[in-house]
Amino acid sequence: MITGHHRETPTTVATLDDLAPLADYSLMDTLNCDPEGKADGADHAPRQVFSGHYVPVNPTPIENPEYVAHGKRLFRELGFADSMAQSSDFVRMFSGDLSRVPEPLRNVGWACGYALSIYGTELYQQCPFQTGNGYGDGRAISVLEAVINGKRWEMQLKGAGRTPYCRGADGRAVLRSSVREFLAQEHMHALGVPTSRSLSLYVSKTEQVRRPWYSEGSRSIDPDILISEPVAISTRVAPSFIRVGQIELFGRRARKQEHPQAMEELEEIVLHVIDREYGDVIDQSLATAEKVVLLAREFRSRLTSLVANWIRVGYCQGNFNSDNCAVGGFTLDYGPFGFCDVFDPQYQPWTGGGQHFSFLNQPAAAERNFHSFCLAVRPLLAGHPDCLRQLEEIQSDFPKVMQAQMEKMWATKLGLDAFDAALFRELATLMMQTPVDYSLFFRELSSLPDDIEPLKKSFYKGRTYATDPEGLDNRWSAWLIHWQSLTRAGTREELSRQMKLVNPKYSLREWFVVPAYQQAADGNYALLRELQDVMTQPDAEQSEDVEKKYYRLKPLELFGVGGSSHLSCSS
Ligand SMILES: Nc1ncnc2c1ncn2[C@@H]1O[C@H](COP(=O)(O)OP(=O)(O)OP(=O)(O)O)[C@@H](O)[C@H]1O
Ligand SMILES: [Mg+2]
Repeated sequence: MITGHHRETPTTVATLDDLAPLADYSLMDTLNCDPEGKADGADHAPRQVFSGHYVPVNPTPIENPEYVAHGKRLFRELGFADSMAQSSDFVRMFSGDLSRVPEPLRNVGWACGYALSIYGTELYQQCPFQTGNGYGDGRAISVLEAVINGKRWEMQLKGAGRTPYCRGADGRAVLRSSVREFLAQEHMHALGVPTSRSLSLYVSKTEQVRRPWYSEGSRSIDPDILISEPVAISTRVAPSFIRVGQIELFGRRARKQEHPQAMEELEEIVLHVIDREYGDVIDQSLATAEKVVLLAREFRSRLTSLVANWIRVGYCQGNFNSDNCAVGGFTLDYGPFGFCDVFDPQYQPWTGGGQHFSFLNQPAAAERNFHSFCLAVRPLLAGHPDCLRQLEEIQSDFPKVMQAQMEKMWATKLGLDAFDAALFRELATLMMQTPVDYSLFFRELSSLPDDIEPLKKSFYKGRTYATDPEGLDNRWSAWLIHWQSLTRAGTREELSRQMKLVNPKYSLREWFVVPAYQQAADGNYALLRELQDVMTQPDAEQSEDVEKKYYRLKPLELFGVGGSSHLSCSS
């Protein structure tokens, strides 16, 4: 039976005409449009948006688009034919030209405003009007929602041109940053970490923009040159793109009673995100205040699990502001992110990020974002002291829940039944002092070595190691014996298999990605495709050739190189 929104997907969606009937623009149809928004979406200059949940905006297509890549797994999951990614009408739509899409697809998309808190501090300075009314999707424009096999997906172009929130910038994304986000999203998904997904990536053969960047081999902290780079549009998909910052925008307006509908708009956006992201766990018939409490509890659970997973796979988000924190509890915005090589609790690839977004401080950064979230939804609990008290408890227990998730994660990574603080402390100390390559170390450990020889594959034998190799080796041997005495009972094969599932063999290190986007800028996509292939099966052993190229220490000469070991904000 095919009814309304839950019509069945044809086995294969091969054309835009097949996709069109699956469209269901629930956000545009149920939330509030900015009353000053233009129906034709020709709204591309910075301006203040005082109310409403979204602004209609039509994307600005890139000139002469060329196919670069599509998310093959996602295509399969959606029942999309691979050939569609290179068909002219699909390319046209997902490179930003909505003018000729078949009905009921619409030829305007939408952009949303959001607020910004950095590490829990509410900010307005980043808005060109200093009011917060001009900050939001500056270059991200959603173009479609579709219900496919009973699941709702929002499809959002990134780099699709200026919106009212562009803050005077060009609304474009360069190929470099688009390749990075495209590869990282599908890699994270394959690592079992919740994330927005990659649908497609198109580059312009003729249009370029200038961006500050690093000269070849530069060791400068900040970019030292301006380079011209091809522009690109990538499309990402998720059940929604609602960020903590978005709830905050409406929370701030409600708190300050900025306009008569402020409280209503806050409630509407919160109910919307519940429906999109938590529909299966929050009972639709409850009152709003009760729903808010459940939302906070569920979000806390997803967010703490997400951050523990980031640390499991060696990922640092880099810029974990409230506007880069999805309420659905998945990874969003692969800007100045990085997968670490050396284990370093303070690893932070983004030069502008400071220590608060560094690798092992991500639990604390998540807590700040969670506080911003709780503050934003509070106005909905006025008059419900019991719910308010529950919210406060959920908020104050965040560190406890986070800590439990971290301990569980470390225990699984180490093949233990329970976290052992002393064992972990000594390991962390050794990993820092040696130092070791994070993913190589845990992968080698997953083979359950009898002595430390195999683990030494992960050692960066620099000056520190050289000063006292024997002393360090002895401490490693003692640690290994201690570890062996604590590992989970059962067969060795089973333990090793379980550990390998959480300790991936391959991770998307920046020095793999750099040559891939450099070659892509010259129209050669071979390396990008190879990385896409290798990094979407990160747990698998793969071929000897792949192992030789991608399972190894970072060459010492690449440490400290700008644009690879560290980067400035990277649009
Ligand atoms: N080239 C650009 N033109 C217009 N706005 C931009 C541009 N680059 C960034 N912005 C806006 O600046 C803000 C901060 O940028 P940030 O790097 O967090 O986001 P982003 O990478 O553009 O997007 P997202 O969070 O959607 O993945 C965002 O609101 C973003 O839309
Ligand atoms: Mg962002």
